[in-house]
Amino acid sequence: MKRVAIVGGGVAGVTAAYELAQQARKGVPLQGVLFEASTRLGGIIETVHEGEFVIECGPDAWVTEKPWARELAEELGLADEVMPSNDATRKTYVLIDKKLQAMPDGMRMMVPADLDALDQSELFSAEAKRAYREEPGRAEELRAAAPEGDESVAEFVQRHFGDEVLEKIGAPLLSGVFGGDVTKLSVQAVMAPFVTMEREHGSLIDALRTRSVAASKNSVFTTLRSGMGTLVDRMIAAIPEDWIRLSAEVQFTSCGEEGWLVGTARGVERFDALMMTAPVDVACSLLQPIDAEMAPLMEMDASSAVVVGFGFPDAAKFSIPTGFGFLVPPGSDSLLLAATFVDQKFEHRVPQGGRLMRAFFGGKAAERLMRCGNDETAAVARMELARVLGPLPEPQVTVVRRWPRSLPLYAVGHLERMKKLDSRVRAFKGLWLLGNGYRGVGVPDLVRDARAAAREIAGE
Ligand SMILES: Cc1c2[nH]c(c1CCC(=O)O)Cc1[nH]c(c(CCC(=O)O)c1C)Cc1[nH]c(c(CCC(=O)O)c1C)Cc1[nH]c(c(C)c1CCC(=O)O)C2
Repeated sequence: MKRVAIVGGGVAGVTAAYELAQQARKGVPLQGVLFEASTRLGGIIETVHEGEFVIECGPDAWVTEKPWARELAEELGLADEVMPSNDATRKTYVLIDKKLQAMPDGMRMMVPADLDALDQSELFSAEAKRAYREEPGRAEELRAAAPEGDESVAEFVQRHFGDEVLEKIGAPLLSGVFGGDVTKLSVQAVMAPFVTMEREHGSLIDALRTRSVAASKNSVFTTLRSGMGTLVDRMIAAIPEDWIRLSAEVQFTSCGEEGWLVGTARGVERFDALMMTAPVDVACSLLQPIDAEMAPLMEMDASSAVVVGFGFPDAAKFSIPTGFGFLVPPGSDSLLLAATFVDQKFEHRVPQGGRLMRAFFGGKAAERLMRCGNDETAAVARMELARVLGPLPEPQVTVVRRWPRSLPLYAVGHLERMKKLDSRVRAFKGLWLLGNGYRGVGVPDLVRDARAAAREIAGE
């Protein structure tokens, strides 16, 4: 019987335990033990149901283009629950000069697939529009200028489209997906397809034009009708109960002749494999004594998020623009990072006639709010939303969540560092590093890697 320790009960850890349990059910002689420091599983996936309000405390969806979360949902019998975002009303706004300005239609991140739609846009000055129009003509120059190695997202976007595009949509889009500073984020790690386009075509706009035939009609986001929490709940239901240890903080791990040792306050256990899925900081300190060279490769910045959900019973009492929500560029006088108009993004999230909004704080604002109570945090969120949207009525439901250092920042050189980390990890038999610090930040990436690792362990 092969014994596998899974350290960390977030999305990656639960998925790994689920996949091992599936393999055991198929007859592979496996036993997993899932160690979770807190009192609940799921990590930052958490859905709160209050009356008919479905309030996501963490991710509200996955990116449709990545198939792995959907495949898992279907396998878990949730095919009927899989639900697209309402892309007929999809619009994302950016807060510029205290006003919400719509991002033009047909954008792939900061690259327009349709230059004519750009002309209608009030978001950009004539100068920025000119920079866009001129980019295809600079293809040769841009291809020649493409660096061999990695660079920051800021350098990359600036080279193609200039400062205004970087500031108005580059920076806010990246902070709405990767939570970080565009001058530090690695373009190779977070915008890989665009790096390839630059190498092949020079011009990103030209590259998109040749691909646009294949552009999918699918919605951008996919979720589950009853919330993302259902994905975790279904997996947990398929994991043997005696595999799960809650309130079981792992205090040390070590590796010796006879395998892996994992120590908690309740004692030390021996395992044949160790799936380390804890947050990067925790993983780093647990692995430091095992391999001093691994730890420095795992040192990375991470951003914290504070999420506040507000449910209102009567949407008619105030109006908001049509769309999914808005992003706030760095340097704005708003404390917000972003906000989602949940009832417009998804069906079935509110009682009839209700409205649901989520406010996000990141960076310094999140660090400060991390130390405030729920009431104060909610008051700040409501005030900041009101500064953008106009006066808001008293919410019927308020949910506050803090996710400290929840989103690791893939800095310039990330892929190179991960290659080195990978070769260190491979030097240890039965060790796996999983989670959002390494090979992707989205739920689908975590699901893909955790399942692949569990299958490999089972197949060995
Ligand atoms: C602030 C923030 C959000 N979401 C996120 C943050 C970062 C802060 C943090 O968690 O610490 C994180 C995020 N957002 C997204 C992912 C998944 C990325 C992936 O799977 O590759 C992740 C990890 C998808 C997304 N998130 C967003 C995009 C861009 C969508 C577009 O092109 O319009 C993507 C791919 C934009 C976004 N993102 C957010 C809002 C309110 C919006 C705009 C409106 C909305 O849709 O709700 C919230």
